[in-house]
Amino acid sequence: MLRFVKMQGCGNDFVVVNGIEQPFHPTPDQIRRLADRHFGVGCDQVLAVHASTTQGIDFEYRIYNADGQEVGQCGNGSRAIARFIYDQGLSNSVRLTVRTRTAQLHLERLDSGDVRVDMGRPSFLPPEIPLLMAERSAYELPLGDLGTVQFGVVNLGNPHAVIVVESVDLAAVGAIGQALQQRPEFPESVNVGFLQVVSPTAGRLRVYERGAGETLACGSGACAAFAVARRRGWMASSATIEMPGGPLTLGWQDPEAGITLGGPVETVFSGEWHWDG
Ligand SMILES: N[C@@H](CCC[C@H](N)C(=O)O)C(=O)O
Repeated sequence: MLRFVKMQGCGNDFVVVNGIEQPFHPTPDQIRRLADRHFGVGCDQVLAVHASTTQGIDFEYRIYNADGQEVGQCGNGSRAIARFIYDQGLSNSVRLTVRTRTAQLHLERLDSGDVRVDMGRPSFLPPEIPLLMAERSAYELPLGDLGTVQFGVVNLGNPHAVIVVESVDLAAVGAIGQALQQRPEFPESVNVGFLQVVSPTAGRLRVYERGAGETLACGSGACAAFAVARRRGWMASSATIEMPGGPLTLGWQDPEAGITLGGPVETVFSGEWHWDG
């Protein structure tokens, strides 16, 4: 029996597990069954909070995509984890530091009750994405019948490619997303964002996530799109990015500082799942 809480942030939905009060070391197959929308609970990602033994780190935070793979970053998930930590009475500190497999995140509870996360500094360097191409300001790859796509790349603890489009409504998100993910130039696959810049403070974004397909929102994807747009001078230091599931707020005041991500997050229900039921 596994106790869990179902949460969502702008429709990016999670099964969240307290790995401190119950053992949780899932196999990829168990994650896939839990995340299945017909045979399981259903979610884009499974998240788990564990105790930390490292000074300066309040909690360890594990992230599993719906396909069963553990990954290193989930921006919306980190905001859900903070809310979960407060709701479960694990801490009431306004500021929390959590560590994932690849990133350290600083979370802050705002007066409104929302949680803002400092996602750290983005990296644009190909080896850090990882992307097996020489460094340049914009990249290009042929995708067969889909034509050639131009994109920027960012790592925020996980890999992102960002394609700037005229209209997100017309973008071939699934087809291009899948094709780019399969390119050998991305040895760890990639999350693919389609960004429409509306104004210096507003954008629209759809993301085809690695291990989950198109989601209603992607926090690290929003940060990645904002980072690419900001670097090219198209966006101001604060902006709102509208995703199919709702708006996320982004800030990046100083290139040496981290990108901040804010937005709503809520608990939907809690339950018990029968691993072998
Ligand atoms: N939804 C997430 C990102 C989850 C992980 C991603 N699919 C990956 O494989 O890196 C977010 O809000 O950042």
